[in-house]
Amino acid sequence: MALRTISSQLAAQLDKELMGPEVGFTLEQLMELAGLSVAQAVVKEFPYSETRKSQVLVIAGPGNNGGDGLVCARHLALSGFQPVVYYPKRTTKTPFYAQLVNQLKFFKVPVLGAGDNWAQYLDHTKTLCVVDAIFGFSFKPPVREPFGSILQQLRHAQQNLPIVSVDIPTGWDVDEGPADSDCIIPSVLVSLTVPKPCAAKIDTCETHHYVGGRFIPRDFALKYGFEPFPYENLDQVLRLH
Ligand SMILES: NC(=O)C1=CN([C@@H]2O[C@H](COP(=O)(O)OP(=O)(O)OC[C@H]3O[C@@H](n4cnc5c(N)ncnc54)[C@H](OP(=O)(O)O)[C@@H]3O)[C@@H](O)[C@H]2O)[C@@H](O)CC1
Ligand SMILES: [K+]
Repeated sequence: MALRTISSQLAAQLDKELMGPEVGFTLEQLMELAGLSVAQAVVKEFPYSETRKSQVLVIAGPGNNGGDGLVCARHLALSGFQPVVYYPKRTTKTPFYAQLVNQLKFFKVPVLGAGDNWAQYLDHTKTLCVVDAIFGFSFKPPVREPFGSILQQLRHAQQNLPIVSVDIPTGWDVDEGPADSDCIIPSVLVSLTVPKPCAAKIDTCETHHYVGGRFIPRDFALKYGFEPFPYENLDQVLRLH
């Protein structure tokens, strides 16, 4: 079956409508479900076991994609994993992000900032995977620092260390896909609500694809031009391939 996708522009419009006066979701609600979805995809891909490594590096960017990563880290901690968060550029536009960081501290999850030695966690003998929550559907190339250097280090690490990308593989053009051969290649992509066109450019031999962010009714999906996804039971993610 053809992959159902919507453009970055339509995704932003859908987001706005969900949080508009008629529907009335808050960003906090949607982000909680989005982060929970990503955590569930990690658990499905790398089931927790007492005898294997359980450290997960979550890299959070400055926007809502980063917020999804902060929520995901909390759910991973609840599921027995040992997340470490690298959050180099923090926004003060709303107090909500600082609250998410406080919740991580409450769960004893380390939150590293600019200047901290985050790259030590790229050691694949100790870390199970990296959650790429750097940029989502509002990314506009070219990438600015410090994120260019972070992506370069992820590219080097990805041979041995799987990357789980939230919504968009960071650095990819949301509608066109990977801009050049230097882009990261995630092992797992978790599209939120509905895949964006770049998801059609993944190589399905290299990248497992999930959809998550299960927060819209059937008629709303159809209005935005896609068939709803057949999630099972209360699952927050559905593996597409
Ligand atoms: N309904 C859904 O599906 C839901 C989706 N959700 C999630 O929200 C995500 C979209 O979030 P978003 O709109 O906040 O944008 P996002 O992609 O995080 O990036 C914006 C930030 O990046 C920055 N920035 C941009 N380009 C840059 C560059 N080249 N180099 C450096 N920086 C750059 C930009 O900075 P600015 O340009 O403003 O200075 C700004 O700070 C979406 O993908 C999904 O994960 C859920 O949380 C809720 C429900
Ligand atoms: K991402």
